[in-house]
Amino acid sequence: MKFFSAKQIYAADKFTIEKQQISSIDLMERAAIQIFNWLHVRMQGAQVKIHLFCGIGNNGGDGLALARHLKEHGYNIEVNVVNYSDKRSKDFLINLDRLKERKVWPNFLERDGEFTVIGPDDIIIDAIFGIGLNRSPDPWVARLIGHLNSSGAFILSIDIPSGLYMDKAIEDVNAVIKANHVLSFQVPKLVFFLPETGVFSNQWEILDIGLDQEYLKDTETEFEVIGKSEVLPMYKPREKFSHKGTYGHSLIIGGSYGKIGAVTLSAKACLTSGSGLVTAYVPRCGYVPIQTALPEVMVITDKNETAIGAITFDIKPTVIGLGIGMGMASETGDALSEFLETNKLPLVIDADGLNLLAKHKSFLNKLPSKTILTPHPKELERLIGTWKDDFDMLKKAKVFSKKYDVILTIKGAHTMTIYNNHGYVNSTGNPGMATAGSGDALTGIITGLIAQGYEPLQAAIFGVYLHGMAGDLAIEHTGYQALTTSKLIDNIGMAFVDLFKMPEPPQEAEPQEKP
Ligand SMILES: NC(=O)C1=CN([C@@H]2O[C@H](COP(=O)(O)OP(=O)(O)OC[C@H]3O[C@@H](n4cnc5c(N)ncnc54)[C@H](OP(=O)(O)O)[C@@H]3O)[C@@H](O)[C@H]2O)[C@@H](O)CC1
Ligand SMILES: Nc1ncnc2c1ncn2[C@@H]1O[C@H](COP(=O)(O)OP(=O)(O)O)[C@@H](O)[C@H]1O
Ligand SMILES: [K+]
Repeated sequence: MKFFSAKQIYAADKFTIEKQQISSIDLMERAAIQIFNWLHVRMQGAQVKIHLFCGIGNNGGDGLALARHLKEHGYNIEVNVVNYSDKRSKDFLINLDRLKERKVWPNFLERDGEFTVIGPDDIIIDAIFGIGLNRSPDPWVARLIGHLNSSGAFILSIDIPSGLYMDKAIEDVNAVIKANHVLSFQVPKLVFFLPETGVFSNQWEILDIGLDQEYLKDTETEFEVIGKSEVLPMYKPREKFSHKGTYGHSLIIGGSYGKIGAVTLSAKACLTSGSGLVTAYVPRCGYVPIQTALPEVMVITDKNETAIGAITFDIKPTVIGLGIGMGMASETGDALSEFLETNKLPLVIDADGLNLLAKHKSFLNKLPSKTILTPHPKELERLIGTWKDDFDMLKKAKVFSKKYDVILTIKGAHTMTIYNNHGYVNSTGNPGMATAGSGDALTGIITGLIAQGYEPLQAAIFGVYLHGMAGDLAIEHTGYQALTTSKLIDNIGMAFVDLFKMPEPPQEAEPQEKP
C-alpha cells in the first residue's frame, strides 16, 4: 500500500467525485457512516458520554455528520465546535445545518472559553484537524488538546490525530492529540509509522470510503508500506529438480572473542531462510562454538585467535554478510579495507562493519553497487550525521543512498528500506524483537535471500518482512519478554508458510446502515 501526500489525497477525492458522479458531501457522508458503523458495532447503544470536538474544516464536517448518526441512534452525545478560524468549509456548514435540524446545538469553543469537564470513562471523538493542518494550532487550541489528552478518556481520532502534519515534523508535542485509536480514510499515513509521530496513533485502522482504486493504483508515491500483498509476488518457489547449488552459498564474516554468538545466530538465520550452503568466517576462537552449535554450517578461520586480521578465502560464495560481532580492532579495519579493494561479490553489511565504514568514509566508495547496509538509528547517525527530525532523516538517508548507490535498511519498530528516492516501510514485527541478536538474524536472512537469487532491494524488503513475521509468530508462544533471537529464527520457516495463508474473514456482523 502506498503512502500518499495530502495533495494526492485531495486529488483522489476530486477524481472520485467526478468519476462516480457524487458530490463532496456524499463522500463525507460515506466517511461518517463508516465511522458510525465502527463505533455502533462496538458500543451497541451504550450510554457512555461521547464528547465530539469538531474543527471548522472537512475533518470537523465528518465529526458533525457522525454526531447526527449517533444522535439518531440514541447515543449520549455532546458536540463542541472548535472555532479556530472563520473559514468554515462548505460541507462543514451543510452538516452543521443538518445537525441543527435534529435539534442538536453544539457548544462553540472560542479563544477565552472554558472547556467542558471530561470524565476518564467518557469517549472523545477528535475531529479538530485532519490532513489540512498546515501551521501550528493557536495556543488556546493547543491548550484544548492538552485538556483532552489529560482527561484519561478514550480518544478516537478521525483520519489523523489532530495536530499531526502529513509531511513534516511537529513543532510542539503538547499540541497533538494522543489518540488511543485512529480511523483513517482509505490509505495509511506515513506519520503513523515514523518514531516521533507514530506515538500519537497508538492503534489505527483504515476505513474504505471508496476512493477510486485505479487512480490510487496509478499515482506514484515516494513511500509505501510493505505487507503480505507486496512481498508475495517476490517469493521464489523451490524447483523440484533443484539442488543445494541452486540456492547459493552465503559467507558470513564476523565475530570476535566474546561475540561468536552473533555469527552463530546470523549463520543459522541465513541457513533457515533457504541459503543452499552457509560458511562462517571467524577468528580461530569461533571454530569450536560454531561447529558445535551449527553442524550444517562450514567454518573458515582467520589467522588470528580473537579478532579478524585478514579476509581471504578460497571458496566462491554467492554473497557475503559482514560485520556482525566483528569488533573495531585496527587490524580488522585494515583487513576490511584490503578486502573491499578487490571484492566484487554482493554485500550485506551490519553492526561493526557499519561502524568501520563510518570511521573510514573512504571505504564507502569501494562498495559494490546496491550493497545493503542495515543500521539501527545510532549506526545510521554515524554514517549520515545527525538529523533534525524523522523527515530530515529520511531526506538525508535518500541523499546518502544515491551518493554511494547503497540500499539503507534502517532498523526500528517499522524498519525502512531506502533506495534512491524510494522508501519501503515494513509492517511486521513487535517490541519483543528489541532483544540481543535480533539484528544479527536479519543480516543472515537478507544474505540468505540474495544467495537464492533475490535482487538486493527485494532481498532487503522481503527479508525485513520475514524477520518481523517470524517475530510475530514467535510471540504467540513466548510473549514479548521471553522472545529470544533463537526462537525468532525457529519461526522463519512458518513466516514463509504464512505467506500463503488467507487472512481470516472479519468475525463481526456489519450493521445495516447504508450510505
Ligand atoms: N480526502 C478525502 O478522502 C476525504 C476527506 N475528508 C475529511 O477532510 C479532511 C480534510 O479537510 P480539510 O481539507 O477541510 O482540512 P482540515 O484538516 O479539516 O482543516 C481545516 C482547515 O483549517 C485551516 N488550518 C490549517 N491549520 C490551521 C491552524 N493551525 N489553525 C487554524 N486553521 C488551520 C486550513 O485552512 P486555511 O486556513 O489554511 O485555508 C484547513 O483547510 C480529512 O482529514 C478528512 O477528515 C472526508 O470528509 C471525506 C473524504
Ligand atoms: N519495538 C520494535 N518493534 C519491532 N521491531 C523491533 C523493535 N525493536 C527492535 N526491533 C527489530 O529488532 C532488530 C534489532 O536490531 P539491532 O538493533 O541491530 O539489534 P542487535 O544488535 O541486538 O542485533 C531490528 O531488526 C529491529 O527492527
Ligand atoms: K482529527
